[in-house]
Parts: sequence; structure tokens; C-alpha cells
Amino acid sequence: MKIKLENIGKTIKGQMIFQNVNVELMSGYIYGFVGYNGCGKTMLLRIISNLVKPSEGTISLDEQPYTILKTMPKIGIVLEKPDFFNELTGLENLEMLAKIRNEIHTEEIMQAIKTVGLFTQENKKVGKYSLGMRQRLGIAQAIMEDNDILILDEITSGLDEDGVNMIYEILKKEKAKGKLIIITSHNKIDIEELCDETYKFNNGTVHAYETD
Ligand SMILES: Nc1ncnc2c1ncn2[C@@H]1O[C@H](COP(=O)(O)OP(=O)(O)OP(=O)(O)O)[C@@H](O)[C@H]1O
Repeated sequence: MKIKLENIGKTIKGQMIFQNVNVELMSGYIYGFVGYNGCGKTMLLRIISNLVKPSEGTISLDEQPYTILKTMPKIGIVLEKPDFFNELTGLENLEMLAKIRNEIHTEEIMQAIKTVGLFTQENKKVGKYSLGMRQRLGIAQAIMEDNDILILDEITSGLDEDGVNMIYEILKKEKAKGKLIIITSHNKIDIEELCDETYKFNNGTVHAYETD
């Protein structure tokens, strides 16, 4: 699977966020987006996820522009702070989200909960979860349905050392399964540990970036 961005630009209310973005993303690789606060990383993730249309340029999946695609691939997304219902437990939140596609049931959800280290916490209300636990639940939601593409914004924010190592392990396993993975992080170690290719956002431009 290949996602190709050609001359992608985004302008909001007359303000250019970025322009002429040319990037190719392939299954089996982990890509990193880096850059200062507000440079447009999340916006580009939204465009890649087909949640937002670009102002200019073409984005395609296996040479088919998104505008004519009949079905999008399965994408697991954690954009910024994961939003859950505080009055429901972690398990209930994931069960509710799983009902949208209706492809998986409690067994697969519990597997994802175990993978992210929330086993025994699944029946606690999310309102009582710490920031790191919410982040872990967000990751469980992204991986539970065996998605083709994983898009994880600020992957390690709010996680303790165990949580960070857990994320590294999960993403390396998902990569080995042939998933296309895109992350953003302000932590250089995340990028060095995980990414095959990194793109740096700077003043409206996006360029491949050498980490060494
Ligand atoms: N819905 C919106 N309406 C207007 N402007 C927006 C909207 N969403 C984002 N922006 C603007 O687009 C720019 C890029 O925001 P974005 O969230 O993509 O940055 P980011 O690189 O992800 O930042 P951070 O590192 O802080 O997460 C910012 O200037 C932001 O104010």
C-alpha cells in the first residue's frame, strides 16, 4: 500500500499552513513528522486520514486519488488527546467504538487492552484514568481492529518509561506485520528509536530530514 502526496497545500482563512508537500508513505515503514507547535503536523495527519481536504494538490492511495476512492483502507488514529466517555469504563468505551465497524468483539478488545498494559483496569471508569492510562486506551483503540494504517499523534506524551517502552515494542511489532505507521513526537529519542524516515515541518515547508 502506498500513499502519495503531490504538491499538497493547506490554507485556512487566508493563512497558509504548508504548501508543496511531496511525500510517499509505504506499508512496512514507520514515518515521523517533526516540527514546532502549530507547524501543521496534525493538519497533515488529518489530510492523510481523509478527515480534511487539502486546499491544493493530490493525495492518492495506490495511484488512485482519494477523490475517486470507493473505500478507504482501515486506519487507526490517535489524534492529540484521546477523547473517551468518562462515565463508561475503558472496556465499555472500546466496545462502543468497535460497534461502529462491528468486526471484533470482547475477546479481541481484551487482547488490545492486555497489549497496552491496562489489564485489570478495564472495568474502571475512564474518568478515573490518569493521562497515561487514557493514552494507552487510545493506542488500544488504534490497534484493536488490525488496521492497515496507524496514525499516532504525540505518541509518547503523558507516558511513563514503561509506557514509552511499551509503545516502542507495539509499533515495532505492527511494522513487522506490514502496517504503514505515521507518528509525531517532540521527543528526539522516539524518532531515532522508531522512524525509517522523518519529515521536518518548517515555515510552511515539509522536507525529508536526516536524524543522524
Ligand atoms: N480548525 C482550525 N481552524 C483554524 N486554524 C486551525 C484549525 N486547526 C488547526 N489550525 C491552525 O493550523 C496550524 C497547524 O496546526 P496543527 O494542529 O496541525 O499543528 P501541530 O504541528 O500539530 O502542532 P502541535 O505540535 O502543537 O501539536 C496552527 O496554526 C493552527 O492554529
